[in-house]
Amino acid sequence: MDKCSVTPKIVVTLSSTNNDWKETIERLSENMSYIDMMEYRADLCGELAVEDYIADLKMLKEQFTLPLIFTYRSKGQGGKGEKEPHAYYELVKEIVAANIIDIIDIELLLYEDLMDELIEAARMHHVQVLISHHEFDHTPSSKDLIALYNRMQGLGADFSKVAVMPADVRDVLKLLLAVYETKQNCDNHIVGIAMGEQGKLSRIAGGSFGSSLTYGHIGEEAAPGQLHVKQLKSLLEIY
Ligand SMILES: O=C1C[C@@](O)(C(=O)O)C[C@@H](O)[C@@H]1O
Repeated sequence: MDKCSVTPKIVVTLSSTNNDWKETIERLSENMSYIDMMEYRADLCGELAVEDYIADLKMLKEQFTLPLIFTYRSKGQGGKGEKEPHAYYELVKEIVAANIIDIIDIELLLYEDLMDELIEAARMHHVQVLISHHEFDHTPSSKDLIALYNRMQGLGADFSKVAVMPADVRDVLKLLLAVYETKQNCDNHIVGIAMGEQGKLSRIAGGSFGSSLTYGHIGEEAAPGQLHVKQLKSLLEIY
C-alpha cells in the first residue's frame, strides 16, 4: 500500500425542507453502519435564524454521536446560500461559538482577513477547519490544483478540499494526481472530489490517492454524482 493511501471517512450530507427531519432521521438510523461523519448543509435548509440552525445541530448531535460538519454553501460555489461575505462570516462565527460542531467548512473565496478571524475563532472553540473550493467551469491543471491545496494548508486548514466538475476522465486524473502529490508532503487531510458521472471514480478510489473524505447521501444526491452511503461503503471495501 502506498504511504499516501488512506481509508476515506464517509460523510453523509444532510438537510431538511420546512424543518421536517422525520424521514431524514429514520433514514439516518437505518444507514448508521455506513456513515462516519455528518455534514449539515445549512444553505439547503433555507435562510434560517442562527438559533434555528443551532437547534438542528443540537438535535442531530444528541441523536447521533458522530462528528458533525457545518457547511453553508454559497450560490457561486454550487449551493443555495445567498449571504454576502460579511453575513456569511457572522453566521459561521456564531455557529463555531455555539460549541456544538466538530468541523467548520469555510469557503476559500472568503476575504482573507475574515478567513483569518474565523480560523482563529474555530481554534479557540476547538473546532477543526475545513477550507473548501468548488470549480464548476473548468478543471485547473494539476499544478494549479496543488497550488490551491498549498494555499489552504498555508492558511491553516486541518482539511483542504477541492471539488471540480470534470469534462472528461483526464480532468478526474488531474484532480487525483494533485491530491496524491500534495499528500506526499503533508500530514493534514486532503480531500479531492470530482463531481458528475465521470467523477464517481474519485468518490470511490480517492482514498488510494490520499483523499480523506468521501461524501454520500441517504435519499437524494446533494451534489452531482454523489452515491448512496450504503453503496459507497461496499465499494470502498474493495480498496
Ligand atoms: O463540498 C462538498 C462535497 C459535495 O459538493 C460533493 O460533491 O459531494 C457535497 C457538499 O455537500 C460538500 O460540502
